[in-house]
Amino acid sequence: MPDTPTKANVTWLGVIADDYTGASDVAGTLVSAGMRVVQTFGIPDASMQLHDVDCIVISLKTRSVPAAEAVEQSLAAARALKSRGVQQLYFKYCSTFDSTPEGNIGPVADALREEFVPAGMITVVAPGTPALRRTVYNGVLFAGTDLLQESSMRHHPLTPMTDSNVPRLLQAQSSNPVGHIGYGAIEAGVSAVRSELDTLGSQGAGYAVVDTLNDRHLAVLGAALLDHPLVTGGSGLVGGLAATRRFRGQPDPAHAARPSGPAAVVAGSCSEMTNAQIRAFREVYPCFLVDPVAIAEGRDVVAEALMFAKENLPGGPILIHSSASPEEVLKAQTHLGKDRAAEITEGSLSAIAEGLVGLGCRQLIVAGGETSGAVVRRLGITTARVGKEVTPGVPWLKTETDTELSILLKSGNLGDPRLFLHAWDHGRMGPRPMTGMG
Ligand SMILES: Nc1ncnc2c1ncn2[C@@H]1O[C@H](COP(=O)(O)OP(=O)(O)O)[C@@H](O)[C@H]1O
Ligand SMILES: O=C(O)[C@@H](O)C(=O)COP(=O)(O)O
Repeated sequence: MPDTPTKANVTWLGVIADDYTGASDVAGTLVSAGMRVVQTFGIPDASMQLHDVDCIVISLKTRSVPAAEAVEQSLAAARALKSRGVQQLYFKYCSTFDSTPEGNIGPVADALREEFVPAGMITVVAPGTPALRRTVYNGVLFAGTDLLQESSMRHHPLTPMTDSNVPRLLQAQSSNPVGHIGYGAIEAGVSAVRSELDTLGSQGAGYAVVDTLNDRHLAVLGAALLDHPLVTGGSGLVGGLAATRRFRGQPDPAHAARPSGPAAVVAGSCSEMTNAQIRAFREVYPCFLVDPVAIAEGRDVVAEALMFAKENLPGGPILIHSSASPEEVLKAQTHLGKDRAAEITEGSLSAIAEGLVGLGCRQLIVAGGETSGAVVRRLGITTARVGKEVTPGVPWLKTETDTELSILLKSGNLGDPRLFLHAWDHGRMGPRPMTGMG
């Protein structure tokens, strides 16, 4: 069967993800497509053994850093992946295109193109991820039924999204002309997509934003992009690319690894879904609020949170959060400045996470991309085997550390409101449910 290769020691895909939860999302999608995946946090050392994997996902924390830093780290990650022989590079950003007019999606994509894409070849831009209810129609990004600019993403603490037009958003960040391929060409199939890509490329475009309304569109795109050295997008198109590989082989033993033991959530995400998940959890289990303003005023909130944890961890899952409403976040940012508020919050939550592991926590959910970056770094985790998704984009990870720690990095808006109640001791699951931001 020529189109059904058996698993070989070839790592076909190398992903550079701009935040840690986004990396988990893409890694979970690949596992659901039957791939063996290793997720690294930061760039893996050349000496790090990464055998028997189909895909390597490198998690970076580059979504909100200055553009030059994001470029430098992303290039270093791409070089590390190429030196391990990966066949195709994928730059993963958020399905809601989280960025500012300065970047970082455009500058990073430009730099990757310059080094890894032959002159004249166009690069696809596909944030749409229908499994998460993010779709692109005529170049316009929707979150559920809302225009991106009218969704809760307009209140994001670091990258508020106030425009929904993807070509316009990207053009503000890149000097390469940005074109668009509508869903009509994608419905027409692989040859029509290839011909549109060639036409746009010959007209001088560097990028083609593609409409993506459903998984069928992603499968067509995946097949059309097999020989592209660089693809960019959300986790959706990764599923399309993986579908074209159709490996058959042994499931990754990490799938069978069940998280177990004392359980806690640490949340720094202020997204609408995370706030809803906290409200649902609070009705059943104890919660502790971390207030960045109180910390700045000198209160030892970390010690208080760990005292709370010591009393409550033996009784069931607990939750410690700085997550707050848009009004409360604005108040803290006005008082402390946006960067300082984030720095204080991320620093405290990561110290609390470290304390929780010290107290015996063995199943840890971290909510928020930036927050996950800070926590994983503080815990010194460098790699993890990716297990099954609890819900689309949200897999448990088995960390490769001395402590038997399972960690779940939850993107701000992913999951349903009861996720923090049902994610524990996650074992076998049925078919992928369709959930995400409304
Ligand atoms: N109460 C708060 N006030 C101000 N900023 C906060 C507060 N709580 C969290 N933050 C910051 O908001 C940002 C949320 O981003 P992130 O963790 O990526 O969440 P998401 O995945 O929802 O985008 C982080 O930098 C976090 O430190
Ligand atoms: O594409 C997505 O929606 C996610 O993979 C993602 O990147 C979310 O980022 P955060 O909301 O910052 O966790």
